[in-house]
Amino acid sequence: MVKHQIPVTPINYALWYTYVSNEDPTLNQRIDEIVSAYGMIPLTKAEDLFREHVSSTGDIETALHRMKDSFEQMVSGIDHDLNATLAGTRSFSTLLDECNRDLRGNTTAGAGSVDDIFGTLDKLLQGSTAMQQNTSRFEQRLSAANEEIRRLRSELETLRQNAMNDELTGVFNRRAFDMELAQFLEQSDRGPVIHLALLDIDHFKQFNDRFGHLVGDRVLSLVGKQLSAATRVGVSVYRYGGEEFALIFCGGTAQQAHQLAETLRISIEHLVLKDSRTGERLTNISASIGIASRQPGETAEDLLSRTDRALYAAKNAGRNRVVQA
Ligand SMILES: Nc1nc2c(ncn2[C@@H]2O[C@H](COP(=O)(O)OP(=O)(O)OP(=O)(O)O)[C@@H](O)[C@H]2O)c(=O)[nH]1
Repeated sequence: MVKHQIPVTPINYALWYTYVSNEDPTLNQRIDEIVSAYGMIPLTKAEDLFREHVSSTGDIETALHRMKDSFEQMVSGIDHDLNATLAGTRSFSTLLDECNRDLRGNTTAGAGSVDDIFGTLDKLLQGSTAMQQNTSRFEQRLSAANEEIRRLRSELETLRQNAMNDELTGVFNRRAFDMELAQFLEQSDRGPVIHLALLDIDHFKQFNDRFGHLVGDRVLSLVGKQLSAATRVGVSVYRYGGEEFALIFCGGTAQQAHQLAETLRISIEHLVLKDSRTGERLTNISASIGIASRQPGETAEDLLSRTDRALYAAKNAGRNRVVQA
């Protein structure tokens, strides 16, 4: 791992262990391909390999399952104690009625014996002590549950912060993009040249305005799926924010990167948005793309700003086109 500058994360460690033990020749072949293309294993490729070859449920899903189990256990514990407390409350209420009847009986039939009254009071004392224990057990259970809920919330927050996937579009998110771009640039000028593309859906606001926000979401998800299909060794796709996607092409010439961006633009142009109930064709979708090849020594910020300017030029030139910086 050190030789290939692969960070020792739990996922990379699991991949490397499976690689060294040669348990899955297909995984080994894919790792070899990736290392030969990138000179390392990029974060999102490691995540994909882990899901496909080691565990179909990634780290986050495993943690979510664990949280769900813990939550179910907590709810069933509360339910059990609540039922016990309610049963205790009911029997205490019956006891109160009984004692009431005893005391009334004693007073209406005369003064009643002191021993009888003592007997009733003892019964009452026993019942109320049991009731107190019962409710205090339930209070303890509730306070433990509060603690547990707070712990689960903070675990969920950490999971959300560490997530690399964008739920709506299925591609990697901005956090994954930032980390992976930094990882590529860290290789500085030793690794293959990278080309950055920013893709922005044209007139996206109109989808929301004309058909509603949910249809806007469907457009994002359709474009995400279309771009995901292009993911392979050398190509990574991310949601950059809102209606904007980022793609990193690793290796190859600027012309090849431009050609790939053009192919993606055409594939989006062929998407048709239909009414999910009637199947009626609503409208087409198109996107503008700015693309730039990283210059030796260029920072992420400068590369992003050149790519963004190319995207702006694509929009200004009439949209639905690729402009190279
Ligand atoms: N449905 C939906 N809308 C979003 C989401 N994220 C951002 N938007 C909306 O996307 C719209 C982006 O609009 P603009 O950047 O103005 O794009 P535009 O002017 O329509 O189109 P261009 O000029 O071609 O870029 C805004 O109205 C945002 O509210 C999302 O996750 N779902």
